[in-house]
Amino acid sequence: MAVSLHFHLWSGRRLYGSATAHSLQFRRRKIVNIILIGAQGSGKGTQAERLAHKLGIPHVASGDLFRKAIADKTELGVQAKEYLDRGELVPDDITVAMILKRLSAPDCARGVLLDGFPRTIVQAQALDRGLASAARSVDCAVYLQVPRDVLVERLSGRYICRAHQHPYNIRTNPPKVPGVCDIDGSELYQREDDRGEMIQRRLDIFFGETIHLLDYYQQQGKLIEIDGNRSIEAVHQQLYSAIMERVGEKERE
Ligand SMILES: Nc1ncnc2c1ncn2[C@@H]1O[C@H](COP(=O)(O)OP(=O)(O)O)[C@@H](O)[C@H]1O
Repeated sequence: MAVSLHFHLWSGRRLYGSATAHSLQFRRRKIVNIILIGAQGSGKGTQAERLAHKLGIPHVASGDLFRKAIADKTELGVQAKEYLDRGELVPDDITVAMILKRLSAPDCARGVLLDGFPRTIVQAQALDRGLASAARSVDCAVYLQVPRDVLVERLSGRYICRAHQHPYNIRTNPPKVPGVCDIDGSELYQREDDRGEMIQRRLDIFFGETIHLLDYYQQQGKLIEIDGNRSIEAVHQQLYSAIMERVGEKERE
């Protein structure tokens, strides 16, 4: 698959141009491209939200992009819906094209936190090629390790806000008002694929296929493994310091 990625460098220059008026600090900030790898219910979305905010880079979640495309009834949404309904992976070519298009948007010029992508070696290789075409690369791939029985427990209690996909768990991370998002007040709902045998099917895909990404990034010296079976805050602290150590940057203000 010949994939090329054309970041909007002119907008990057314009961004640099406008940033030179502020301070050289902006220039010193490295572009940070981070991948979060984890099974369903591992806390990828919860941790990604916090981390992206702290690092000042966009949180790009492949599942959210698919769900929005389905809700908007776009051509991508029509293509992807049957796979999501079956809890299967959307074909690599469709997924890669969607993500590389999203990464070429100006807001990703300073880096990106990828959640749920890549999930296959083909996707990982396409991402590496796409980033390389813009003289960028993955800085680190973080694996959130959580035992399978804990994942099933978490997924059965997962609720998500209708407006912005803020994740909750009725047992471990409940909203202040049942059924209502603390942040934007929208209704919380349980995803179709967080029910019954769909949970097991998606976990089988993760532990049968996506798990091979760990070797892929380990061989590149980019893998960070984090114990995800602790409190949200404890995981966040370990995750953030591990990434800062790897990227060698001070926390953005
Ligand atoms: N990188 C990907 N490749 C293929 N399909 C994907 C990818 N990311 C998400 N999907 C599809 O979107 C669905 C929802 O993804 P997501 O919201 O990340 O939930 P989960 O982490 O529980 O799988 C997946 O079950 C799959 O059908």
